[in-house]
Amino acid sequence: MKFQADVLRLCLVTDSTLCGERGVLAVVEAAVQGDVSCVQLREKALDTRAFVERARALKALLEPRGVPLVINDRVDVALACGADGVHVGQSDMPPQDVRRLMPHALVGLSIETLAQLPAAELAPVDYYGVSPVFATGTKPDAAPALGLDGLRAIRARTARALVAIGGIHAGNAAAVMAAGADGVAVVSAVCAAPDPAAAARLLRDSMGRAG
Ligand SMILES: Cc1ncc(COP(=O)(O)OP(=O)(O)O)c(N)n1
Ligand SMILES: Cc1nc(C(=O)O)sc1CCOP(=O)(O)O
Ligand SMILES: [Mg+2]
Repeated sequence: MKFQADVLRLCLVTDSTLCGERGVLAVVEAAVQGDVSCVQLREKALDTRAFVERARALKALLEPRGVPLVINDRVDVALACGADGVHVGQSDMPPQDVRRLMPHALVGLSIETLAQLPAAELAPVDYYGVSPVFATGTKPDAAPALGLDGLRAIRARTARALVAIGGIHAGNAAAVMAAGADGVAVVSAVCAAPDPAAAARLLRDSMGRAG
């Protein structure tokens, strides 16, 4: 993998509703000032053309700043905009196909239960999204929360990088890292914050520096 080890440390996953009138691009720009290490563009309602347009604009914003762009779910959109990676879940395109289509990309796969791990270990991915660690209102169809014990159990059974997601904020991010995560992914803690740059900075500081 050509990506730096700490690229997954603080991932912003976008939500255009929570970004509100400020818009996704402005919120992402502020979050990058607050030192997010990676951005995942997650669009569940846009049509394909609008998704590609937003992805291209985001790529143009992030590339000069050295921040990788990951596209949620859609390999076609990732290819069209020249994204650095793709994140897929258990019902999305199989990771083997993602890897074949994007051999050099950063590929993430969601893990919602310990039972999903054996098959995941055979998949050609770079990291697991451990999801959700805590209850979240941001994704209504999220699986039951794993808790820190669930995260620890997955940590004990894989050497792969783990990005924890779901209900994470500056008040619990350090505990998530202590439970074995290599990084955290957040939506509302940054997208819904009045000052996304300050919110991202607070998260970074609360997690401590990479060891
Ligand atoms: C880092 C990270 N982890 C998990 C997810 C969830 O992906 P998925 O299960 O495909 O659900 P949707 O995001 O598509 O609703 C994620 N996006 N990012
Ligand atoms: C995008 C996403 N995926 C999840 C999963 O469990 O798979 S939870 C989630 C949203 C997390 O939002 P917040 O940081 O606001 O809790
Ligand atoms: Mg998905």
